[in-house]
Amino acid sequence: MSRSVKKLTGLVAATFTPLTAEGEINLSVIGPYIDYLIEKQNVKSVFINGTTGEGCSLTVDERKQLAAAWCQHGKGKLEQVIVHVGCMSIKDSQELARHAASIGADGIAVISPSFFKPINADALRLFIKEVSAFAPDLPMYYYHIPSMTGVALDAADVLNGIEQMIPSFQGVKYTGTDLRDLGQCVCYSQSHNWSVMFGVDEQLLGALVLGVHGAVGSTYNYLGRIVNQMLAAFDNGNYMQTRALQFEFMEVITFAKNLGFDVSVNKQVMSEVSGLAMGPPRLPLLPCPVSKAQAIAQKIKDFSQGH
Ligand SMILES: CC(=O)N[C@H](C=O)[C@@H](O)[C@H](O)[C@H](O)CO
Ligand SMILES: CC(=O)C(=O)O
Repeated sequence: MSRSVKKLTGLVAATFTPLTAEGEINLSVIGPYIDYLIEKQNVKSVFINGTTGEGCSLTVDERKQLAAAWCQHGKGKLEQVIVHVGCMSIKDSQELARHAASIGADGIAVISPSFFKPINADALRLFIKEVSAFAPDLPMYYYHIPSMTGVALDAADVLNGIEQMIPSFQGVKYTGTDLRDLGQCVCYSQSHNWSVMFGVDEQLLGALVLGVHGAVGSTYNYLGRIVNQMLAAFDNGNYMQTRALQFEFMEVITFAKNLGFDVSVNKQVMSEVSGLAMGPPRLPLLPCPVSKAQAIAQKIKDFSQGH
């Protein structure tokens, strides 16, 4: 890689994709969205067009427009804009990788294709290599999310030896609950100075103990300020306070899960808490009843007010 890498650490918001009532991408929200994250949540990096951003439901052209808008509005404000480029067709992912490099993104990430799945870690490593070849100067992160892709290969197996194939490889976003596999990813990453970013927000404390470098998640859009307090307490060795905050956070997520908590509900919750108009989700996700989102948003506001 030709330039020095800014290590990805701390909290990263996995952003929602604002849509108009008619279901078109709404780029006018992105500027205010960035200001909200920085000013209200103390979150300075974003992961765009991922799960929360309904990336796989967007066209390649929409994804390019969104990535360009995030980079343009984030310039001089955001620390890092990581663009998720995962698609079913490797050609589309390559095009998005090349585009991300051309607009000054700070890194790219890719999930495994999930219709035709890689049969083993070798196949997945080869796929990641052929995508990063179109943006050789951009840090590449493997996005491990077996609950969505159905690809349950150990992430640690995917990492093993990948530095020899992909000089720009920089780490993993780990959205899974296998702490053995996660720990092995952290252990392997140490000697390469990679970042392991955790993606199950309500279980972050378990991952912090194993040494992850940060977290990428949907809830940091509206609970980033409090989770930043939790990270500070952890860094100060105040485990009682860290645990107390994690327990309160868990209670909010449990409440949401009991009502049914998916990207559609989450998106409406973001609109309610932030006041920004995220708009509806895209089919096959169905719009969430406002009363449900309001009940969850109220819990979040109560939690926020307490801290
Ligand atoms: C499956 C999924 O979308 N996971 C997200 C990140 O990867 C998380 O941020 C969750 O939305 C969050 O942990 C709430 O369950
Ligand atoms: C949650 C997450 O990391 C994503 O939206 O991709």
